[in-house]
Amino acid sequence: MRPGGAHPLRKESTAQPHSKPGLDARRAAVRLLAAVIDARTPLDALTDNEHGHPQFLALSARDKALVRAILVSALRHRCTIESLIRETLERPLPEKARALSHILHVGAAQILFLDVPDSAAVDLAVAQAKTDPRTARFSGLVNAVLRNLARGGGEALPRALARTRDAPAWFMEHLESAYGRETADAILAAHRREPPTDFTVKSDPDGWAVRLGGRVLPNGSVRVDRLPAPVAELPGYAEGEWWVQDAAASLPARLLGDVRRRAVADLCAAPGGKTAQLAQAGAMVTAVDLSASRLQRLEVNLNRLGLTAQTVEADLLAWRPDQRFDAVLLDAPCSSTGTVRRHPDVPWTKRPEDIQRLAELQSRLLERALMLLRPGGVLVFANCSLDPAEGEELVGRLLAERREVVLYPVRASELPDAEHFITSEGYLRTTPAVPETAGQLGDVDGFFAARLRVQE
Ligand SMILES: C[S@@+](CC[C@H](N)C(=O)[O-])C[C@H]1O[C@@H](n2cnc3c(N)ncnc32)[C@H](O)[C@@H]1O
Repeated sequence: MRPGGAHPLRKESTAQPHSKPGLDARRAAVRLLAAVIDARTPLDALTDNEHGHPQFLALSARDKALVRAILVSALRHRCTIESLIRETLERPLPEKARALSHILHVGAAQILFLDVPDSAAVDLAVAQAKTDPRTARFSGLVNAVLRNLARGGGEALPRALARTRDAPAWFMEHLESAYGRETADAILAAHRREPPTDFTVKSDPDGWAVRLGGRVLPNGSVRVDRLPAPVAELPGYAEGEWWVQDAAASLPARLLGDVRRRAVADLCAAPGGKTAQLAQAGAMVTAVDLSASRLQRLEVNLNRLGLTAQTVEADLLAWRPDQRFDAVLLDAPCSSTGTVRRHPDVPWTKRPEDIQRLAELQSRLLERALMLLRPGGVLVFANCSLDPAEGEELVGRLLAERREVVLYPVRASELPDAEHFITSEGYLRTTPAVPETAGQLGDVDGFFAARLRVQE
């Protein structure tokens, strides 16, 4: 017996000495899918190149990319895949057959959405089922279900996509109650698509659009639909000419107006997309974040870009600086439901209780942030949530309770390139439901921003 009494067949965390080519990657994919679905662990944490899951870290770079691609597809289309698996079964799988369900989902994601030969996806899923005592007796079922999907996939898939909404029930309900059925459906449809990559460029957007093989968006960002190489290998990365930032994420910092030579506090700043924007616009930025490792990433990013900011590692709730600021940007920690296109695990790892908990934290952070404004200063509260509980409702409540805090509405003339994202109240509200068309900013992440002042 090994330490801990584990049977060798049950050992899941290391490469198997005689395993079939490709089997370790599928084992890792199943293990990580279980961690996301059953333990609600964020995919980014599991696939982090330094601190990720040991089974993921043991893989080659190529297999890591494959595992990520499998998981992104499996999560992005989780309900569609589930519906197709159910169609091929006489009875639904028992709720506790988790390992079996994850093997089927990983196999199905490859067959339906990836450029992996069907035979390899089926054989490796069957081999994995056979070597796991929890699933060994179901290896015939795995074979039958996946072969069935491989045979019928071409026709069955479009039908399943048309009848299925790819999100957990609570998430669909929140979207529908906030935006109505039509917009909720458009958001869910956007969540199924691979999003483009947007770059904020320091200068010469036209030139960078040519060099990066993209196009200039109405807000001046450069958009590339499919990256030809990893970001760090693209032209201009080493020279610090641009940073990756969704076009919607670049809008809140602009609401602070002309920040040249102004003292600006960027609160909850890491990894520093908005710090870079403010520093580039000439502000004297103090960037505050709770996380030492994330703040370190911010510093590395600013160094690469040749930009400077004073960095402070602190809990905003306890931070008592000597100075007050002309302007404050609070990009608060949130449910991140506006970034599901890039993080398809979010609806599966978050719960409605998390939205409430985060909204309460955001209210407390916002109260603190308001105290850091000098008289006459301006504060922008922003986050990448689609949920009004973290946006319109939270700010609405603050305005009702604190008469001296007033909304400083965003005007169309300030953001002519994003006028359609300004609400009648003067909030900024973006969603991925709006398509990109010539001259109209669209196909962006979900963001909320409100601009506030404190009256004397
Ligand atoms: C949405 S991210 C910020 C993204 C960043 N503004 C950007 O544009 O790159 C939220 C950040 O808030 C930080 N954070 C969470 N709670 C905090 C607190 N109590 N005080 C300071 N920072 C906090 C997290 O470490 C995280 O880096």
